[in-house]
Amino acid sequence: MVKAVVLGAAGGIGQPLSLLLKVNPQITELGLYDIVNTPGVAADLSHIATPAVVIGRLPPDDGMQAVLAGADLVVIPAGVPRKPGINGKIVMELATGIATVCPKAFVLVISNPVNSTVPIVAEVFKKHGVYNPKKLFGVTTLDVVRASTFVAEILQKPEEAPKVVVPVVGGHSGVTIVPLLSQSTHPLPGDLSGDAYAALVKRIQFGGDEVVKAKDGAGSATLSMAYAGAEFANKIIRAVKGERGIVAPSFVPLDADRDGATALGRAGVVDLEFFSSNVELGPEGVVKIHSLGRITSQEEELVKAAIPELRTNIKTGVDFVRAKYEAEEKNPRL
Ligand SMILES: NC(=O)C1=CN([C@@H]2O[C@H](COP(=O)(O)OP(=O)(O)OC[C@H]3O[C@@H](n4cnc5c(N)ncnc54)[C@H](O)[C@@H]3O)[C@@H](O)[C@H]2O)C=CC1
Ligand SMILES: O=C([O-])CC(=O)C(=O)O
Repeated sequence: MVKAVVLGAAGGIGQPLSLLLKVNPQITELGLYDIVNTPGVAADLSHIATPAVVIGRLPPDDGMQAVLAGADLVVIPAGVPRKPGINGKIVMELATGIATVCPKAFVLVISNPVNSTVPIVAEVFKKHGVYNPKKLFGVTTLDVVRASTFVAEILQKPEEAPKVVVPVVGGHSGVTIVPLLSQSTHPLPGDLSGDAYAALVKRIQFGGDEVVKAKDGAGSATLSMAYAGAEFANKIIRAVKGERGIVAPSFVPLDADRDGATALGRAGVVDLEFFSSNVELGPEGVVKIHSLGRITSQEEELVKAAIPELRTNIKTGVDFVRAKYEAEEKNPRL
């Protein structure tokens, strides 16, 4: 029995993600919450002949609480694309709901900026005394999916795309996205250096911009993100069901695995509370955070360039929540 919940289920990502979760045969209950349209989305999906029983609720009458009750896994794609300030408030509100109703659930954060929204969720959970760093994940899978696709494209082997695995570490925005192309399961041609290498790294780091530009005012990546989110959720579910050795990159709190954090520190990842690296998953969440392995000097430079921005992004998230709580303490009516 697995209950999955999508918060922001009526949106551009929320709807296709909910569809993919509905067709996942492991999921037996699917809860959909949004401030608009969830009853319709739920009614529509409920006609699909797969095991998951679907409910959809709106804010009045404790809609979020009803949806979250008994959740094993909560995915959060709520928010507005490319409006970080607004999303902080939304994510804080949703994290408060999770902390109150289903504090033991796995939480998968998609809402941007992931480098700040994951720390926001952590701070809310700490405030409620329910923080478990092993079950909190920032979803960076789209970067991994893009890296697989673009490498297969360069190799002129699109049919190999699903099998190409490239670890992508760091965070989920611009220069904080660090593809470790030297560890690709499908080596790149020897002549991919200089400008061609830089262009590939840049394409992975700024893949989101490519979609925003092509959509020409109609938002950012939704369908590829829904695919990526469903893939990552499925990995979590497989691990919960007891499958061993599942490893995937995710932006996680480094206190989920102190030894892993120490090893990352030796690899130059210092003074960060969160980082995306290959994470081994188990029934209780993070089993091990892998370090970076052997990387090239070019990749070392990319990691170095990512760290200051990550540090700033993480601090922005933490400060946002702390300032809100401080203001509330001073004026409880807020
Ligand atoms: N992690 C990643 O790789 C990616 C993250 N994103 C991010 O995902 C988020 C969602 O993107 P889209 O689906 O394209 O946006 P969208 O605007 O199409 O959908 C967002 C949904 O959130 C809902 N929402 C707003 N406030 C809410 C609240 N308080 N409670 C519940 N639901 C609420 C809206 O009603 C809407 O249905 C954005 O922050 C975007 O930047 C997008 C692509 C990739
Ligand atoms: O770029 C954006 O705004 C959405 C996003 O995170 C991505 O596509 O990777």
